[in-house]
Amino acid sequence: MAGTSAPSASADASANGSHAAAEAPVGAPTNPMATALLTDQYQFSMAYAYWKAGKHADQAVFDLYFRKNPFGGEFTVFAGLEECVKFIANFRFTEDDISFLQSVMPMCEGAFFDYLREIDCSDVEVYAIPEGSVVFPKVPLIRVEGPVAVVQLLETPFVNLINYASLVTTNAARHRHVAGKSKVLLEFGLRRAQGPDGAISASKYCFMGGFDATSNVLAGNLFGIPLRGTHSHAFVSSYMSLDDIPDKSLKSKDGSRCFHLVPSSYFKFLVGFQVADSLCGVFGETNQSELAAFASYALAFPSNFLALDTYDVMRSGIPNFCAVALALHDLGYKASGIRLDSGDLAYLSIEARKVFCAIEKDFNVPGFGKMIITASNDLNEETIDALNKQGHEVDAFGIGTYLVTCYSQAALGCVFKLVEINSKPRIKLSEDVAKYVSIPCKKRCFRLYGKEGYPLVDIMIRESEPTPKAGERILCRHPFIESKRAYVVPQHVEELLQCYWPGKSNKPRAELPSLEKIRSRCMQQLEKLRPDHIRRLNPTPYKVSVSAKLYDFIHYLWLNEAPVGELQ
Ligand SMILES: Nc1ncnc2c1ncn2[C@@H]1O[C@H](COP(=O)(O)OP(=O)(O)OP(=O)(O)O)[C@@H](O)[C@H]1O
Ligand SMILES: O=P(O)(O)OC[C@H]1O[C@H](OP(=O)(O)OP(=O)(O)O)[C@H](O)[C@@H]1O
Ligand SMILES: O=C(O)c1cccnc1
Ligand SMILES: [Mg+2]
Repeated sequence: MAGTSAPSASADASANGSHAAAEAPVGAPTNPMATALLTDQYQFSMAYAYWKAGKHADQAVFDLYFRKNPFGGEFTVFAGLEECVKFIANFRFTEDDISFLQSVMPMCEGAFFDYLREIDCSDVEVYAIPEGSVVFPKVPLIRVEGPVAVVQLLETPFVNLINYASLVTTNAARHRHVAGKSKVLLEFGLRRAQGPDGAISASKYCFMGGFDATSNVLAGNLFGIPLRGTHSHAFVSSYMSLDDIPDKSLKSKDGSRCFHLVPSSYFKFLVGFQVADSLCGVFGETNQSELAAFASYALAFPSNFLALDTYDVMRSGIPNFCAVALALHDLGYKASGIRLDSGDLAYLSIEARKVFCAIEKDFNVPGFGKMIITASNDLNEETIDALNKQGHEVDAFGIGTYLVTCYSQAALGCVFKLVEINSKPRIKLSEDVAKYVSIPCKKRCFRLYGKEGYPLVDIMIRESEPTPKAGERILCRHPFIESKRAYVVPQHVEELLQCYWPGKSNKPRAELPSLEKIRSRCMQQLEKLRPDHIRRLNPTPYKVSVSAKLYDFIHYLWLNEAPVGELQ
């Protein structure tokens, strides 16, 4: 390592073998706090001990994986890879970092800090499953190879960058699944997320998981995510009456006329609702301050008018909205819709739709019945599922707290385990076999597809084994349970781990796709999955297996490492 210069954000390609020069440079992590000091102290303690023992350059292989799918489901979406690659592309210690480390580790010899000054990730290789892929427990999402002291320092930031990203992407994908493809999903979580980084990550990864847009303006700027929003109750309640709007003039959409939208422009419609055939008796008096707020919003956004119910949805919000929408219609504008933010969203959306359809008919306004109904208010997978079961007329869901805080599961529980050192496979044992025994060896991982095009099973094999081939029968074994095994003749075989950081090897670096492309990958992968793996109630577990050779080796190593007890 000594003598290699640390890669910088823009010039990292030079540290990256001959292919890298032709490849796009990797930028900096989104969060400037993602630096080499963003790790647990024990990583430095271990690095020092490795260094003292002269072991720091031993070649280690670590796997990053998780043990259990989140949210009671049977799938996970892998996210956060791009940030990991950016992290290692920029990994090095500044003089300030070194001074700080010296101050908190005064017991360490000075030469250790000279060693830290020199290190970067030019000797590290990173293999990973493409971001946005559907993934399963135990299969390595990322394999990191390199000098043990350096790779150990990467453990904490890598797990940090993958854990929440994958959790919230999966949460978003689950919300998309329950809402259905045709609904618009808006992420409204900024105010409730775990700080600025939680919010920015949530916006990015909810989009990746299938949301259509965010209310988070910075996320729109950073990632190009479409921005969407309505208005708040405060906006509505800040108006007292139509007198609050000094200039009520509005040009018709074609620019030919200019109108003053005075109270009578609205009242004629409000009175009209009372006598209209299909609305007879539905509406009485409405809240005038709400009417003023809606009118003001319409004057500001005549082509994008929408209204938030604030006082009483059916008695006030809907008639006020319709009166303003019809006044706009007289001037050639088409209103957008309403947001329901309280009460029974199934009932209210159905009632609102009835009114819109009745107005379309009675007032002869084509398209009025298709007004967009957005719903919000503490929504989550369960409430959307309940709304679906009851029947509703909601077109778009605005979801905040439950989505971005991953309310029903706090963490994914990713781990980073040593599987090989100096070409010697290593295993971590545990009392709880299926959960905690790690799968040793540097492995290759494949997804085997069946006749119907669905993935059947993921299989891990030893590096030295032949690649599984389409049409060739292969024995897939449960890693720990002897009796669970099956022959598979795959129709198609997909290698999962690709090289994202080749270190000093000459391997080409896999591209880091755009957020849009990753999002498409995620949606396509979920569509390709057998529906029983993604259903909400009692989903079928997807099979994760090892080859017969790897099975034998795991069990040989297990017996070798587990001490034999003595009973007395
Ligand atoms: N039809 C429905 N089925 C199941 N859950 C619903 C339905 N409609 C709304 N919900 C959910 O029920 C909860 C209602 O919240 P809450 O009891 O606070 O009422 P609210 O309408 O917000 O009242 P308020 O406006 O007085 O604060 C929300 O989480 C909302 O998403
Ligand atoms: O999924 P959610 O967390 O509900 O996110 C969206 C909510 O955030 C806003 O209101 P806020 O909660 O700030 O105030 P309110 O509930 O008093 O309207 C908005 O009106 C939604 O209700
Ligand atoms: O634009 C909205 O309607 C919005 C944004 C954030 C939170 N709640 C609602
Ligand atoms: Mg709320």
